[in-house]
Amino acid sequence: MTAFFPVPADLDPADRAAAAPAPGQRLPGHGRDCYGCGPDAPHGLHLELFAGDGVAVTARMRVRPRFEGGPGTIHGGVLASAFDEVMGHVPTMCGRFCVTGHLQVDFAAPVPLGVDLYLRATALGVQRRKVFTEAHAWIVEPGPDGIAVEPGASGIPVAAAHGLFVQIDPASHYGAVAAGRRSGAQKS
Ligand SMILES: CCCCCCCCCCCCCCCC(=O)SCCNC(=O)CCNC(=O)[C@H](O)C(C)(C)COP(=O)(O)OP(=O)(O)OC[C@H]1O[C@@H](n2cnc3c(N)ncnc32)[C@H](O)[C@@H]1OP(=O)(O)O
Repeated sequence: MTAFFPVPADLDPADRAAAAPAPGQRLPGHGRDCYGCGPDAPHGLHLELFAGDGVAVTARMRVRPRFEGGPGTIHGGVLASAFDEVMGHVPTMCGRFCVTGHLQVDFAAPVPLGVDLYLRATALGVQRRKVFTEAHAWIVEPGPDGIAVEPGASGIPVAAAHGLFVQIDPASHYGAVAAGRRSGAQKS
């Protein structure tokens, strides 16, 4: 899979925050109505997110019929949203809250409806407020006993992504959005 994503040569390492959840621990998500991770979003992805080792984050996702793009296959934008969500949680493992500045996806193979996807995202490094991330997605294959096994990093990924996430102060960032709405500056 070829990717064209400029990564600065002088990145600082992304350090795991002392308070980061232990590897394997389910992450709570950040909003019940979030399109990516919210359990109450009726049309959402319903991603299940877990802390990985280091600053990694993993996720499971069922490719539901409503995610169709081409006949019988996932819509590319849906997969991009899943990558956005799982990579967006990586900065939290470093104790930072970020929004997406840049998102890039490479699609390597069609993903049929009905399968489960396993995603893994990690940080390439940080530079000032910027967190550079990469992620891969694999189809979860049934094991010999019929129980699904997570492919980890061993199988061939069906897609890969890179992201640039920019650290923000949630109160001022979302406060400014809300203030704009109240003044009528951002109607529909
Ligand atoms: C409520 C609390 C809950 C907490 C619970 C925690 C759980 C948390 C999980 C979240 C998981 C969410 C997963 C979905 C995440 C979304 O989908 S977020 C939604 C989509 N993104 C947005 O809406 C962001 C919209 N954009 C913006 O608000 C602003 O452009 C930004 C990104 C904040 C940057 O603006 P700014 O703060 O003025 O910063 P700026 O000085 O322009 O840029 C800072 C640096 O980033 C660089 N940069 C900025 N944009 C770019 C770009 N596109 N390309 C390259 N470089 C860029 C700049 O060059 C600069 O670099 P340096 O000068 O340091 O070298």
